[in-house]
Amino acid sequence: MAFEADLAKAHAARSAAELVQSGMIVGLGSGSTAGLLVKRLGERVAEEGLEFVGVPTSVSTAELARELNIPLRDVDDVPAVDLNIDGADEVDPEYRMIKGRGGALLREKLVACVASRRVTIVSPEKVVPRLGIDSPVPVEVSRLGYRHIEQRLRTLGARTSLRRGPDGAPFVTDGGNLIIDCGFSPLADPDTLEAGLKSVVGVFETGLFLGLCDVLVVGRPDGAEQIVTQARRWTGCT
Ligand SMILES: O=C[C@H](O)[C@H](O)[C@H](O)COP(=O)(O)O
Repeated sequence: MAFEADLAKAHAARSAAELVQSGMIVGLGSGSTAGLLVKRLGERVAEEGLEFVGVPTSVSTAELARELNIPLRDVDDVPAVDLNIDGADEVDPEYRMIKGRGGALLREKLVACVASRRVTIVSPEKVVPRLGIDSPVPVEVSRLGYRHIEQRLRTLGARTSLRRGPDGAPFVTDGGNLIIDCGFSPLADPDTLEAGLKSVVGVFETGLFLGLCDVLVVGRPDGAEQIVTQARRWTGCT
């Protein structure tokens, strides 16, 4: 099963990598599926002389891309991003997503928002009838005041859990912040929830990615399907 999911991720990554053309500025997502994408793009650089600039969404993605000789820029050093390719934890029938299991949500959302075209790459089990049944919504918060922020998130109906690393210490994001995972059962209205979470002082970003999927690439053990979503675009980015 794990082998099949890995193969599906690899097919999704490979299919999306073909969308990258020389001259583009490309947002490079984070996580295991995005890692496979970066590796495939590294192969294209080495084998075909593909020339593009990557905008990494995490320290780990930047390290991998550098090893593969992919030139990088920070998001503030590019005028815009032509194409953003990233993974997701869950995608619903309206192409709304939960992201951030790896803790990279803030930078991922920033880069997705400045991209002209956003591509999501997933294995099939990530496509769910409804968001939040299996995955909590990660919320990136200030270290200062995080206990009070957590209380406020509970008043919004969240079952909260401060994310910790393998050593038991609080997990710290690339941006130096904390993550509070927020379980909702059910997650009834993602748009209203997003507005509620963002209204809490000290919340920097949430893992709800709404209107940020223009193309969904679903990998399978034997190939991949690209779906042009025509999803409503998120007004916060346009
Ligand atoms: O912070 C992590 C990102 O949002 C990832 O893109 C997401 O968690 C999916 O990761 P993976 O491809 O490893 O399942």
